[in-house]
Amino acid sequence: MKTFVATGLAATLMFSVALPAHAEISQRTITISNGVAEDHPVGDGVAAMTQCTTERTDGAWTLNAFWSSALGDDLQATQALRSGTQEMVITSTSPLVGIEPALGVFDLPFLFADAAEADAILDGEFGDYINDMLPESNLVNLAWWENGFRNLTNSVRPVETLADFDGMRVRVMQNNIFLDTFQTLGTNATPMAFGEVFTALETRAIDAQENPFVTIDTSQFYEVQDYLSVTNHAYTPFMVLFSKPIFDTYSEEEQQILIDCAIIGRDVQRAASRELSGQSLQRVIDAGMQVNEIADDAMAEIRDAVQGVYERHAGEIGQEVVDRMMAALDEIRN
Ligand SMILES: O=C(O)[C@H](O)[C@@H](O)[C@H](O)CO
Repeated sequence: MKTFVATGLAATLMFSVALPAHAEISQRTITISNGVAEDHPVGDGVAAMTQCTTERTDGAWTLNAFWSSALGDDLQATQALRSGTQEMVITSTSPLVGIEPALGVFDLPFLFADAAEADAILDGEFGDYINDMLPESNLVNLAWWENGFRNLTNSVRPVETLADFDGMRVRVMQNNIFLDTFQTLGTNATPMAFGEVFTALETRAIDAQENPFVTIDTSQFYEVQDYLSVTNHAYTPFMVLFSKPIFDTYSEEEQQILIDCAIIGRDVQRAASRELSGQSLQRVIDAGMQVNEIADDAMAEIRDAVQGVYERHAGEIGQEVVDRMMAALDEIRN
């Protein structure tokens, strides 16, 4: 896939300039499923990808995006891709560990120090290493987009110390590493699909959830949550997944357009995510949420408390996967 990308890009540039295009481009309608709302930065990415595919195919392709889990949650949509009944989904990695356990490496708490590390890992050899595992599950990852650093919101109390997590009923993604992390922090953690979170918070079936600022804002969680504690406890990537059974029916030129345009969408989406993040934090404060940072010593205690999660889950993720991630991070940090 990587070699294909490099040579393809050069070919594409030459191609679009020199040769009569589109001998191998068919009229197509591509359905894209999203769990987040359209005004999430994923919306900017999809708009950029749509513009790119329209240009590269002279309007032969239509991208139909659905938002707020209208076509089912991340896992349901991904299963539809695997069976070849839907083209695309932009999904978190976490709910898909049942399909590819190696994806669990991204759920390890406090793994990335900042967005630059995440980009370097995802757009580098490690990102390709994971991408190369997915065709076996009938999936193709076109590019890595950003969900982001996750923070806890709740309707009980500000979380300033490890003890403040105690007994809180927290929703986590359908993922046993997140479940373990939040149980280890002393909460009563419940796995739940994203589309059910707002109502569960509103009806007080749960007290808390955790997501990046832009999602807390664009999913209006500030309407049903009082406190936001800046934990930055994990970074979740989004994958731009395409159905392999459908991908394999596309011409090489069409496959290249999908990848090129997903990468163009990636850069727009990440930039929008980082720009909106600060604005979203201010917006939820203006909407009445009480935001607290956590002091360094208290944060050190929280980090120490969940270190055991690495050891407990290395086996199911794959020891080699964890070792390669740590080696790649070492390389970046030294
Ligand atoms: O909390 C979650 O479930 C994720 O962070 C969401 O972004 C989800 O993928 C949206 O489909």
